[in-house]
Amino acid sequence: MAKVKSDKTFFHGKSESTGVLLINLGTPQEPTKSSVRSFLKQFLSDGRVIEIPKLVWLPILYGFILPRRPEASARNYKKVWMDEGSPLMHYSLRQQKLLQKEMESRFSGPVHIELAMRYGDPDIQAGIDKLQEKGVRRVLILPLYPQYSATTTATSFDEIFKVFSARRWIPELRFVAQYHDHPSYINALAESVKDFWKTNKRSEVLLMSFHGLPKRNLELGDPYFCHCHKTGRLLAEKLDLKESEWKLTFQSRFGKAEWLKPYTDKTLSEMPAEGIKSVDVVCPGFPSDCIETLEEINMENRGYFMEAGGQDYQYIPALNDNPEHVKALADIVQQHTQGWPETESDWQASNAEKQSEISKKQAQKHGAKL
Ligand SMILES: C=CC1=C(C)c2cc3[nH]c(cc4nc(cc5[nH]c(cc1n2)c(C)c5CCC(=O)O)C(CCC(=O)O)=C4C)c(C)c3C=C
Ligand SMILES: [Fe+2]
Ligand SMILES: [Fe+2]
Repeated sequence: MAKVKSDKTFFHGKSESTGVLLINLGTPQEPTKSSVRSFLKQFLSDGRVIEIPKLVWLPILYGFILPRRPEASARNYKKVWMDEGSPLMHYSLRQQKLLQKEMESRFSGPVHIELAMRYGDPDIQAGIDKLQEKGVRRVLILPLYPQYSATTTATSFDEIFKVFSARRWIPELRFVAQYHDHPSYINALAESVKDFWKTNKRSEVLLMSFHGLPKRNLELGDPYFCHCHKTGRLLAEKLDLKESEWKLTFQSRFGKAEWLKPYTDKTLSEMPAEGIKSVDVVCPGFPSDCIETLEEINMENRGYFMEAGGQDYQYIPALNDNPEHVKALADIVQQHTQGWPETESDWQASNAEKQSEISKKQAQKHGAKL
């Protein structure tokens, strides 16, 4: 067991409240080689992300990846960096802020929304500290990954367990493992596509591009591939698309092994020869725009499509701080915190109700026996 420190500063004398910890992947502090290097070092040392024995992987990571990739990656980060900083951080902070406001309007008692990153800062320990300093007794863990994968969701949960293994007084915890088919999330996606089509000419095909994974992860039982396909099908149904009007692909291949197919880049390069000259690309698995959508999809892959003879390429922005997205996240929080008291008096009331129900049942049972 980890060394358990004193929790005195966190809990005593604070009012009861509910906390929500939003978790995203993380991002470099700056679009520089050294910042990207320290981010990639932590990210790519995670055994949940790279499932290769450490003895084999670490020499590759330190000998080939970390000396080369940070420079190229930093160049790409520079292309999408905003005045506010990393797009992923900017939109995640906006989601936190807007969800806080939305939950305050839905909850009758205190509720605190915090944001943590699995890699880099603010880390998961800092997020939990912030919630505990506010006196939360119940915490909902909500990773911002609609589709479950061991490489993203499970590693976030691992970190939660690790942090609490060194705490004395663990709050009540609930975990949202996925929301890939949640009606409010599908609705938010459909509305964002429809809104885009209101102001932009609709292309021949809607391409839904999800982040990829090694194919081996699917074979070993990771449900990510199936979750992506269900999201895609539900979105296509909600948009009333015919089979010929949409495609689902996987992007962001890393390394030499086979990844989930079809690949986004290859598909886009082949579409013009198949007669598809215009395409709209949406990335339903990314709740926030980030390097993977803004650079890889909106720049690099645009190039592949246009060079292959495509004429119109449009990227539909991620859900970001869109009100329908905030509503979807709030619906998810509300459902997963059901039964949790919102105020001190709720708690007493629900206890009193429960107590009288139990007493009634006991009395009946007892009475029947007599
Ligand atoms: C083996 C490597 C990788 C796996 C497996 C992987 C899974 C995975 N990633 C996301 C979401 C994001 N990934 C992002 C960046 C990113 N991903 C990898 C590698 C793997 N991802 C790398 C090396 C990078 C860094 C960028 C680069 O150097 O190319 C991001 C964006 C971060 C940002 O700062 O903007 C996100 C988001 C998911 C959902 C996923 C599995 C389902
Ligand atoms: Fe990734
Ligand atoms: Fe990428």
